[in-house]
Amino acid sequence: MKVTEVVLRHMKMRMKAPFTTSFGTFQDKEFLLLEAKDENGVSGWGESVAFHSPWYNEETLKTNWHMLEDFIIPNLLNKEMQHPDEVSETLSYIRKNNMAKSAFEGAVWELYAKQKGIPLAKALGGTANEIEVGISIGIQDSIDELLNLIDEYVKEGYKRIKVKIKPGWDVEVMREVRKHFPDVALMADANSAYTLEDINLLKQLDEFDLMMIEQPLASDDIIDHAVLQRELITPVCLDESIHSYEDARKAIELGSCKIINIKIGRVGGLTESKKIHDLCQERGIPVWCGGMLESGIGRAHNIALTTLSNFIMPGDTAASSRYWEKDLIDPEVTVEDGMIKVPGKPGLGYEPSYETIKQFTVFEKSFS
Ligand SMILES: O=C(O)CCC(=O)C1=CC=C[C@@H](O)[C@@H]1C(=O)O
Ligand SMILES: [Mg+2]
Repeated sequence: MKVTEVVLRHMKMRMKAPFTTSFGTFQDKEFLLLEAKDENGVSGWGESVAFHSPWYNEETLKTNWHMLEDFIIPNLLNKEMQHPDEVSETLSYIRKNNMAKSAFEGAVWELYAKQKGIPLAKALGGTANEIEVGISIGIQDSIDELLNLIDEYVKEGYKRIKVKIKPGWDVEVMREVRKHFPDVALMADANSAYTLEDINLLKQLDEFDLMMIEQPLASDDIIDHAVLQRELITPVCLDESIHSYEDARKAIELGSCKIINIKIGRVGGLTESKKIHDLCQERGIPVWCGGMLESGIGRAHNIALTTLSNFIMPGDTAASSRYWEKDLIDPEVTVEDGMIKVPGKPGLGYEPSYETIKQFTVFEKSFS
């Protein structure tokens, strides 16, 4: 397998509604799409989940473009590979920049699956033919607006509701949600908005029988999370703190979490995601697949990964229509009663819509 051409596209898509977290609000999603072509002209697709600004981690669309153009693509263009695992091996000399690496690696994984004539899910070792999914709801202007949104998504059948919290929008909000939805599978995502000084406030969340509290403390911490987990009944789930297999191993050793949210871009790609999945399976730590407001290309990668057997909790891979008037893939991702049917065709199983991709492309460059 050899990538003989890469087309890198800077994309800009308008989300249906603003998305607010403990960091702030945005409605335009700018990101990079990577198309990798082999010597037969077959394309594999990857998506960088780096945001336009470094609020989630240190990477941005521009740092990713620089890393891809100046290091990653030159290292891998025309390199003969037997397996996609060789991508992360080749790039191991590059520190961090996981989302940039993941964009290229994801495209190679799809090329590999297409060349084998199998779905990406099967190439990854996945077994599920359909996956359970939940939905993530940003911080709203009022509790009533939040309750209305939850009602809508529960009626659509989503298997789990994720509510963003931050100081001033936490205990009272979750109390109201639990009062109106006593039986819904419910979790909170704090995006590192708290410190150990908030431990008594966070312990109040134990009252609401949450599935988990996601990333309550600093985005580079596993020590304080271990202290917090010992004080909480509710499981802590780590997202931003886990960048690699080694981070996951240390967090599990320390008891920093009882659940891990695997995001392909955050950990550097599908190969590392599989390693983390397997480690968590050995250690009895459930995982689920987080979302980064992806287009259908990234969404399709998330679906394939979620077919692995330890993805036993609903993830954040909602339908394309959750965010996009028109997605970049055909068919779009649809959710029926909280379930997504895993495509059976080779590769991602969703075809890129070149016309729509062109419509949302701000700039593109070909490398060969
Ligand atoms: O992609 C989705 O639908 C979920 C997105 C989502 O919840 C998040 C994306 C990025 C940062 C956070 O706001 C949050 C998360 O941390 O999981
Ligand atoms: Mg999160």
